[in-house]
Amino acid sequence: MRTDIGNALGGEPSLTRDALDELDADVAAAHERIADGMDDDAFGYAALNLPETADPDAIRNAVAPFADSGAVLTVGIGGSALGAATLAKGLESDVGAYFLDNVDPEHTTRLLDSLDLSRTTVNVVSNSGTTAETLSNFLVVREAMERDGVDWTERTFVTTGPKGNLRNLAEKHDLPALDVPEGVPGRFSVLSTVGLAVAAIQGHDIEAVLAGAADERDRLAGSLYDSPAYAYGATSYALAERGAVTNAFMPYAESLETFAEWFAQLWAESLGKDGQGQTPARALGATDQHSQLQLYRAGPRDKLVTLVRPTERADRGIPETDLDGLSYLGGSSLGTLLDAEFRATEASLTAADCPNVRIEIDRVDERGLGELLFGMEAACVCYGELADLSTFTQPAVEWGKKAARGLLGGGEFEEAEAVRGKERLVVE
Ligand SMILES: O=P(O)(O)OC[C@H]1O[C@H](O)[C@H](O)[C@@H](O)[C@@H]1O
Repeated sequence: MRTDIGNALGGEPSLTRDALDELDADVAAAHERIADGMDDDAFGYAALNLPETADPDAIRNAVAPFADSGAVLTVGIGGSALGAATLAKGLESDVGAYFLDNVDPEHTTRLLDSLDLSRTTVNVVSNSGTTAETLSNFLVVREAMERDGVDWTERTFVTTGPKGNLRNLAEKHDLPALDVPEGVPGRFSVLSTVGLAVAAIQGHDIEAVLAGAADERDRLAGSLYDSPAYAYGATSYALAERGAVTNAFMPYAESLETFAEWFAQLWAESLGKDGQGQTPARALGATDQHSQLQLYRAGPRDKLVTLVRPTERADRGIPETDLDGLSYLGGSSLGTLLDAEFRATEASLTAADCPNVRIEIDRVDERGLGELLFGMEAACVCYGELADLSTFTQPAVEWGKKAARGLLGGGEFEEAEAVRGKERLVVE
């Protein structure tokens, strides 16, 4: 992964090279704390050790009984779905990957009706083993399999923590079970069993994902100028401190569209605390050049735009045409056009003094994704250290979970009372 922060300097909000140089001493201290956390396998920091501690053989063995799958359906939410979805969307496979990460009944019904459940492997993922959305969806999937005459115990495996309803279910029905590694929060779990099992079923080279991540880990260093991940984390932090409270994350590759969703969870849930944080906005180049770019260039000066691209991709030529005015396209290629769009957006933002960062990988393949996933995780942890945040917790999300459980009659929660007390001012 390469991070070019040149265009983040000198815009508005204003960040100078001198200010970054000054921040570098804090990056060195942050790196020391991160390295100590990794050495101790401390909660959260343990995720940065996954390039070594993940066991690809164990993952492959666990999913070996499902080698005949036509599709794999992951039932999970948040960090228990987005990592696997990012890899699935990023890489091509004949085995379709589907995700139930919402409890929208219409969507669930449509998806289940469209799948041949007799050839679908169900991957139920929940670290806590108690998440209402995931367990509800699983009960629905199980019923649909029974209805279609499929023995769900033959087609289901679970990925979960040591305790909880899901662990009990796996034991009761003797289902293959993978462990969520200790100390790894969901949004940092893509390089573990949580993210890699689906990739293994889809036939992807999960060792290469881990090797890419390990490369990025080896480049963590005591200066932001020596580490692409810290360069991004520190620059984002410094800009946020100066008013760039939005981070528009804009990959130029369809295959990275879900990556932007994964990034949004990572950035929002990790850094949105104590009145701090940077709101992630999801965009896709070149499509959103024709919509959101208007705001990014000409709207409030409160943004960093993160432009991401692979430098190599399979290309496709644009046929020659004798149509007047289009001859400049003929003989070119879609990839050349997309790269021109990328550079045009970068220039357009820079000309309007809008801070932007360029992040590149060689290709969207296993290795490239491993680099990018680890790089963004380390960037996020670095930002959290610089801002003195508790990066690995999510009390605001937990609040909402308790309120919902209380409303459903799942226990006494004071949060549910707050829901009942909602003020109304309805206009009809
Ligand atoms: O894996 P689970 O325990 O089911 O949790 C799924 C998700 O639940 C919560 O919303 C957490 O804030 C997320 O970080 C987590 O990924």
